[in-house]
Amino acid sequence: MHQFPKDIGWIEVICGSMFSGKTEELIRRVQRAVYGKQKVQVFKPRIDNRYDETSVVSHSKLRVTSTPVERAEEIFYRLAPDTQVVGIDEVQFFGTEVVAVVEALANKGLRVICAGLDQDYQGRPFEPMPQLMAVAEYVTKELAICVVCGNPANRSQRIVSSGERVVVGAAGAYEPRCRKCHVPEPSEGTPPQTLELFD
Ligand SMILES: Nc1ncnc2c1ncn2[C@@H]1O[C@H](COP(=O)(O)OP(=O)(O)O)[C@@H](O)[C@H]1O
Ligand SMILES: Cc1cn([C@H]2C[C@H](O)[C@@H](COP(=O)(O)O)O2)c(=O)[nH]c1=O
Ligand SMILES: [Zn+2]
Repeated sequence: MHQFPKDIGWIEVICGSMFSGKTEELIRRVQRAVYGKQKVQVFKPRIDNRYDETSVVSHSKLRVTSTPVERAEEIFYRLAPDTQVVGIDEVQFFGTEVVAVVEALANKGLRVICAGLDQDYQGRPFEPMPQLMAVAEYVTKELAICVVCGNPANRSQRIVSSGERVVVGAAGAYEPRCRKCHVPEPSEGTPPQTLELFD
């Protein structure tokens, strides 16, 4: 990846649609930091209790231990004095207050890796992601595969009926779709395909 600077902190943002691999990439980066003998702490918003109350878990079942927090500022109180790398998953669930928290950590010299949805189910920018992307040193955008047509997918189709912006869920509530197949209003899900591998 990048040639990281020494002696200063920085912010990395991993964004994209649901199922695009944001959490897998976050776990990969924190795992490599652990191999590098760095002291790492991972946080997530407590509201994300989808697969586990405490661990961060990807749709493919990779997992890493984390500390769930109610509000972004709580990260300061939970931070160990020797922590060098902070990972934050589902960062879109924190308000814009998370931007100041992440900046303060980076200014203190920490590497901060944030993963989150850049668009809501209607395809609108999901605050605070635009603000985080603006102040980050590194931004990576992941893409899933559209379940309707097989093209790269940058949107998350809601397939349960709700007009609330925040509805925690996974498969059964959302599916990844490309811009051609996505519709901003909740709609019926695509029949699941069986995974067929050829030899
Ligand atoms: N349509 C899809 N496109 C891509 N990956 C998918 C799809 N459906 C399920 N997956 C699974 O989701 C995994 C990514 O999970 P995860 O890292 O939790 O994504 P995100 O955090 O972006 O929602 C993929 O490696 C794959 O196993
Ligand atoms: C599009 C959209 C998603 N959510 C929720 C659904 C999930 O709980 C998370 C995203 O998880 P992932 O790791 O990216 O798969 O966000 C929401 O509340 N509102 C939305 O518009
Ligand atoms: Zn499509």
